[in-house]
Amino acid sequence: METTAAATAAERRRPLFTTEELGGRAVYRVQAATVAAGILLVLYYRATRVPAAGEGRAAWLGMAAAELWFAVYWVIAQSVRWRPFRRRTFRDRLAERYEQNLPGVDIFVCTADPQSEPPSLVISTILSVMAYNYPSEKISVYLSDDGGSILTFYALWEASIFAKKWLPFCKRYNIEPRSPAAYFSESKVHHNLCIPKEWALIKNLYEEMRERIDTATMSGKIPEEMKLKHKGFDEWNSDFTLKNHQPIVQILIDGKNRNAIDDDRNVLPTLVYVAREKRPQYHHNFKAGALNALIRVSSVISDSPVILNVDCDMYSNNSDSIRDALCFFLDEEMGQKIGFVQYPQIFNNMTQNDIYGNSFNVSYHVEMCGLDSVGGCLYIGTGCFHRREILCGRIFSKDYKENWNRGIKERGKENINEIEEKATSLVTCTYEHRTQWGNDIGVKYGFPAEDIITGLAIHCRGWESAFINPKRAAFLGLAPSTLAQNILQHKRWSEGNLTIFLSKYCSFLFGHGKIKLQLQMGYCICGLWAANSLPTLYYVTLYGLYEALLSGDTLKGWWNGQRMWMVKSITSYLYGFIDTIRKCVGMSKMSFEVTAKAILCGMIVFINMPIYEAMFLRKDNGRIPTAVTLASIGFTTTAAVGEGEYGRQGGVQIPFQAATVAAGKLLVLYYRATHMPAGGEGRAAWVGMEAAEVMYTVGRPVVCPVRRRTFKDRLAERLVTFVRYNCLSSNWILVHA
Ligand SMILES: O=c1ccn([C@@H]2O[C@H](COP(=O)(O)OP(=O)(O)O[C@H]3O[C@H](CO)[C@@H](O)[C@H](O)[C@H]3O)[C@@H](O)[C@H]2O)c(=O)[nH]1
Ligand SMILES: [Mn+2]
Repeated sequence: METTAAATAAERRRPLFTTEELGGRAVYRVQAATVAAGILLVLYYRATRVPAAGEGRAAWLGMAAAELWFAVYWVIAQSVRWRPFRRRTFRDRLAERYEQNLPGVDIFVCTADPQSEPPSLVISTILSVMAYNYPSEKISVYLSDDGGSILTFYALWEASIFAKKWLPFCKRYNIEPRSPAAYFSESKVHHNLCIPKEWALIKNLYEEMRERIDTATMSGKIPEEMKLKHKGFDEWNSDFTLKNHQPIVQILIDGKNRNAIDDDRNVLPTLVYVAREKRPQYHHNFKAGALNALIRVSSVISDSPVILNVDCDMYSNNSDSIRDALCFFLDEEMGQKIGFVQYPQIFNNMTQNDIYGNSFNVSYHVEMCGLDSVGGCLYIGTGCFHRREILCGRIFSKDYKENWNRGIKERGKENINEIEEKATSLVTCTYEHRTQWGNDIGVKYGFPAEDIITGLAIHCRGWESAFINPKRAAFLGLAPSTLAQNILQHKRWSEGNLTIFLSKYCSFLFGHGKIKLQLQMGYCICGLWAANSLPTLYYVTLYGLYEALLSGDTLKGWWNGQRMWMVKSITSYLYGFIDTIRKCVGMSKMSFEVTAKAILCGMIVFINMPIYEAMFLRKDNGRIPTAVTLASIGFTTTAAVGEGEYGRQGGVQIPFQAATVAAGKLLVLYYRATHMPAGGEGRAAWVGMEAAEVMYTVGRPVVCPVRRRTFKDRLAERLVTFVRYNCLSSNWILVHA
């Protein structure tokens, strides 16, 4: 008897997760030491050789300042690189000890616009999180619709019906991923596991549903007869607009109702649609406002102690993620301190080599693991499990005991309509007035990066966080698919993080005495992204420019040199390098290749491949509009011709060329005239572009005979420069439009 008790106690002590240090640290530290020595030498050099006034001292000091900045930033970045952690969980132990007492989990999904976030995509995410490998009666899914769209509501209603088939199917065959869209797009792999007939049946049902939803989305309205099928549709009366509507809470599946069962007679998860009230005179605080609304709505419906939040494009790719996260919270020894568990944000729509640099591999493999080792990884807005209590402002205390049974109870006398009514009253525009919501309670308002600041506040209240990056990605989502969107996203992030850094929430001030110095530094890695731009710009511009001017170059000559330097680096120098090595190892004999010919143009064309792809091959959103492509070609030809040798001599343009140029010019002007942005959204720049183009159009003489010589290499070179210029400017306009 006693031995069994002792064995159970020992069993209890076996942790639910482990923490391992990442390997290779010794090598890293040696390397870091050499970098540090290098940095010190550079700074020493700057300090001891300041030139006399009038001989470039100002530029020198500027360089020194930029280098000092880089040095400081490098030190900051070391805070997370010294001892990164990796976490592993033991779901089997969790099941052994807690299977009968697992806590409830509320899952929040946010959507904001049925056009850019199509309802069929949103419900695939919803279905994937409803189908977690977890007791359904303990899952409640809430969709916040900031688009206040009947289309999204309709899609969710469809999903609530399809779930009755989809959930049993997922569980019977233990399929992954459980987003129907993702699953059926990989279907060939899984087909054989299931009874083919059943598989085909589910696939058809899914495709029909998707078709109905997409048709409704396309036409912007739903079939009249649908509206009779649920009382929720009545909310959308004729006064209803996106920015001006009453609050809506509709419980589509009430998991506590015994009749809410799937086709295998198992309980279904609760499913709730929420559109908080919107009025033009009240600020809605974007996603932060949506999440806070959901925290309150869920508190009267399911009130689970754990909350997962995901963006609507981030479907669950791993049905065990809830269990992995709970291994942290429920660990008897270490779980007490952990306030949230963050999964990485991984994208599944990246081009093969990720031309926009969207992946955060380094952030996830190094920085987040490093932050984890110094007190807590960041909260990054999606794929994160929180304790409800920490979102509601609780300060960590050793004596606090979480009530994991919270919310798991039979409902009292209240009927579902009363609950909906109560929940609705919590998401009005004025509910938060004169309260701490958005401040000490809930997700914080007033910052474009609401996630980072909220995470920081949680850390400063004494909680730690854990970062987990399982082999099978927990969530997969969509990265920006065009350069313009990518730039816009990074602008919001870098702006959001710098705003935090410059506010009273700067991690050094706000975190002082509350979190470790390394964590304070860790928060600055992203906090200073935006600020890095200035020294970088100064450095790259001035360094070379200063040297070039001193050596007698002209400004334009320096500019050309810059371009050539880049080209040479990856052509001549690379080949030179390879050949030298080949000679060293005896693979080739010395030779003298004659210069000139065409290597260069080909290379320029080659390195700009993504631009040509965007112009001629791509079919997705990243495609450069045909009008812009044609305009660029026309534009470039004009310039090449205009500036070419015969331009100076007054050459004759052959009719064909003249015609293409004219067509190009007309297209440019047409495009400019018809796509004029609104005032304040980049119109001035647009008009400037237009003026320049008009000048190109009218300012070129189309006259005179004499000899004609062309420079095809210049044409190609300018083509590239101008195409690039046009891409940049059109993107600039898109970003500001
Ligand atoms: O008024 C709004 C605006 C956005 N969203 C939702 O917020 C999520 C993120 O918006 P998105 O436009 O996809 O921005 P991303 O840059 O992809 O978002 C990243 O960065 C945000 C902070 O800037 C985090 O909140 C996100 O979780 C993180 O994925 C989406 O589900 C939106 O539907 C709302 O619910 N209401
Ligand atoms: Mn997104």
